[in-house]
Amino acid sequence: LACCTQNINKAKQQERQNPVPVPSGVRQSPIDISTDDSVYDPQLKPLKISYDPSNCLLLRNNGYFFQVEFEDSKDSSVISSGPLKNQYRLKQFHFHWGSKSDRGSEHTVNNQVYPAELHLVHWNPVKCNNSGEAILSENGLAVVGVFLKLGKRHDSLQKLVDALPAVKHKDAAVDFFNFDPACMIPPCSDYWTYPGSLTAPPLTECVTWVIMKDPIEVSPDQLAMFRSLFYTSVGEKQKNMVDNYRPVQPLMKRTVYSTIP
Ligand SMILES: O=C1NC(=O)[C@@H](c2ccccc2)S1
Ligand SMILES: [Zn+2]
Repeated sequence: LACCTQNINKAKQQERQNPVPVPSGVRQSPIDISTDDSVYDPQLKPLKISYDPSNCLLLRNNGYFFQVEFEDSKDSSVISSGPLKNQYRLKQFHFHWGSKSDRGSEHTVNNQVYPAELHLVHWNPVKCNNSGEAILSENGLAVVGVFLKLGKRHDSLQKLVDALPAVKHKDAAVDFFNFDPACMIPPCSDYWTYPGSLTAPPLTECVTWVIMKDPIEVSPDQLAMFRSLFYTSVGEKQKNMVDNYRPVQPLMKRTVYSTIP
């Protein structure tokens, strides 16, 4: 009971600090990015990305997707510039993918779907004390999205793929060290950006999205390993972890800005 009271007090305190942008539905994610309707903003600079592989800690199956978690007590793995007013710290990255390669990404481009999408989730330490607060705070999070397409094997991703069998079931977690997520950022710095939300519960409208224009390539075998994971815990009836993407949501009154003239 004590912890529950404590949590209620904490939530109240948080509410006072940051009005919770409950999913009012005006800025939900993901969206279809219509390139013709996006607005070129010549003031938009390339995103500055600086990750320290030694911050990489753990690979976990959380029952929705698998995620790689980072040490985020210092400003050592950060992004800045681009559409961001502050520096944001990397907390975790994860993927969304389909049961077949004709689905899987959350965002689409001119209604084109990719077989998977990487999300690098960062939080704003200037406005928030931790990532938990950030999901309750306006622009508390900055998520970088990278599309995955089928093609040649992604050599540096293989280290992650090789670790997946150790986290087949929900709540499994293993040490995962010295991985540099910058290896999954495409060489072309062009992106689209728009104000949106988490794409999984609590769906709060706290995210500045930065979607890289170019996809990265992974091999069919690498993607097949994603699909070998389970939503379910050990001992439960096994359910393959596939199609863990949210459908696109209405753009409403939002504008998607782009670095592409
Ligand atoms: O980038 C995102 N992908 C998701 O599934 C959303 C989410 C929701 C809660 C925690 C972490 C991520 S936000
Ligand atoms: Zn995601």
